[in-house]
Amino acid sequence: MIRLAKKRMSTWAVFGAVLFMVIQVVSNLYLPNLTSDIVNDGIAKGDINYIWQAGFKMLGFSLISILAAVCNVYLAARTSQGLGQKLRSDIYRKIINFSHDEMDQVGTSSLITRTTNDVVQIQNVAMMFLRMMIMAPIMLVGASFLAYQKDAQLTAIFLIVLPIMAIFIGGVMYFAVPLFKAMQKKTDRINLVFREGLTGVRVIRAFRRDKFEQERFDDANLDYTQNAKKVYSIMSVMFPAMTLIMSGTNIAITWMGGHLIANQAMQVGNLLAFMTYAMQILMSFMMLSMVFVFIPRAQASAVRINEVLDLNTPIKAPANPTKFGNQPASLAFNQVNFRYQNAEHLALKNIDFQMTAGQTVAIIGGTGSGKTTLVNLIPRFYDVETGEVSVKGVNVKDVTLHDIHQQVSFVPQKANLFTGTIRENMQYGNAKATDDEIWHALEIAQSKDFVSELEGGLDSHVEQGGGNFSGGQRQRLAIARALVKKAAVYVFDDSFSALDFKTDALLRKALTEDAEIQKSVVVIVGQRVSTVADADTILVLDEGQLVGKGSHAELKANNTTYQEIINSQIREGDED
Ligand SMILES: Nc1ncnc2c1ncn2[C@@H]1O[C@H](COP(=O)(O)OP(=O)(O)OP(=O)(O)O)[C@@H](O)[C@H]1O
Repeated sequence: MIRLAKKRMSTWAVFGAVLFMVIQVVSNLYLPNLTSDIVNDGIAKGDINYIWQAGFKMLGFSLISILAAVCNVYLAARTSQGLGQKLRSDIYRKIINFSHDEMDQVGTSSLITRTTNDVVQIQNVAMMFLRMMIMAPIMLVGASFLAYQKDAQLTAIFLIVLPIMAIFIGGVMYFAVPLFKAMQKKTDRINLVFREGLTGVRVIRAFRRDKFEQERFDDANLDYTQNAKKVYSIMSVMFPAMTLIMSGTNIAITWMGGHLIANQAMQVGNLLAFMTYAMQILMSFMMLSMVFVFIPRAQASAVRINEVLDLNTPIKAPANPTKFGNQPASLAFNQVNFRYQNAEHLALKNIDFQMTAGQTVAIIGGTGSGKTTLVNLIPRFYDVETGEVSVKGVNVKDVTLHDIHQQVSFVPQKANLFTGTIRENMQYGNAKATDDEIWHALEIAQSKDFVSELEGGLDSHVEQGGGNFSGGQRQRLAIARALVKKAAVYVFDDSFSALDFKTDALLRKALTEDAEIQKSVVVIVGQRVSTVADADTILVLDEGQLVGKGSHAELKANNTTYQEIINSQIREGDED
């Protein structure tokens, strides 16, 4: 936790918070002393002037204490909220640069919990630290010393009270701390089930799994609630028990103090001051124990946040990156082998092909044959195990991630649009794109008609994830967005699957006819033979292996896997 806070908390603000807290505590410690003086030297001797003087002094110190408390709370709140803000921003920056491997490793839901709930735990403890953790030790030491000064005999009471308190607090911590720690994992689980339920709501309804999903959520919710109930039940014993201990201590002090006063061994004012110091000692002890209950929970959160911040992405830019020059577009896979993290088998084996500007390469194969895996290697979403992927003749490992992403325009399987306008979405990869360029891309992507029919045109609103467009329209907008970004390699990962045959054909025709796109390499992943048939080279994948490479006519004539795909689609009436 210290590591997290170190660089993200302003030293000056922390110093200020500590200083004001010291002023507040010292003022609070001085007040009982003044009460004692008023009683001993003012009331007992009937000295009204002294009472006034001491009274004003008390007022002054009370004001100082209040002012110092306000300043301390202000600085503590500012610093702890600032810490939260910086942590959220650092985690987000880290996550945004994660490779797909790290994303898979931690999981989206857990990343959200870590950025929100875990950060709040750290923030709360930082606030607690700047208030209670500074106040409690100073008050404990100061009040003990002053109480001892007022009456050494009476301090013996603490020899009995403090061990009782320590045993009690220790017991509470023993049971509560593990439960507090477990709460973060249980929050993760709720978020995971909730997120899956929300994103998959249509599937859930279509399969009439509402009840099952509701039960799954209820289980996660109940598990969290039971844990929370347990921990707060334990904590609920704390306050009454502490009040009991404090009241008992007060009775014991009054009883013993009464005897001392009767024997003229103690002054009344000193007893009053002693009682206040006793309460301050017990309060600070309680505060410290509260801090020790909350620290382990925050520590668990800190570990989870550090896990994210320390994740070392294996996909790193080289120390001396090469720059892409003006060389013509090309794409080459040279004896590429690839394996997912911790996977037993290779997902891609010995993939080898070369494409030059103006050429289209299509990849076809059964589900799970490795098509998406292959195209994910082009923008370096994952690194190859052996072999080499190169764009424009440069190994993708030899350039910065920014540069390779600049050269590759990618349309993923699932079209993802962002909240905003169509224009904002289109300019996502090319902020300077003009309206003409956008309309041109929309025309190629067969989206011009439906966008121009919208009342707002390019300014029409896009809802979260593109929810106000049909699946096919979303796909086409995602394709247009990729085209607006000028690139050396365009990758369409099964992006035409949501389009009808006619639109699919028109779109591919427009792609091949566009002079700009003809300067690039186009990679099309497809399930339908009709989608891939026009490509210059078709790669046939089977269980990660390249089992066929050639034109439609060549493969149709002599590739068994390709023939099987054609036959299966003829049976479904799918081939053109
Ligand atoms: N993130 C991942 N971690 C581990 N294994 C994965 C991961 N993604 C895919 N795989 C595995 O790699 C293999 C190839 O998957 P890939 O998604 O590339 O297939 P695909 O040909 O694109 O399939 P589809 O046509 O169904 O999209 C599959 O066996 C799959 O289980």
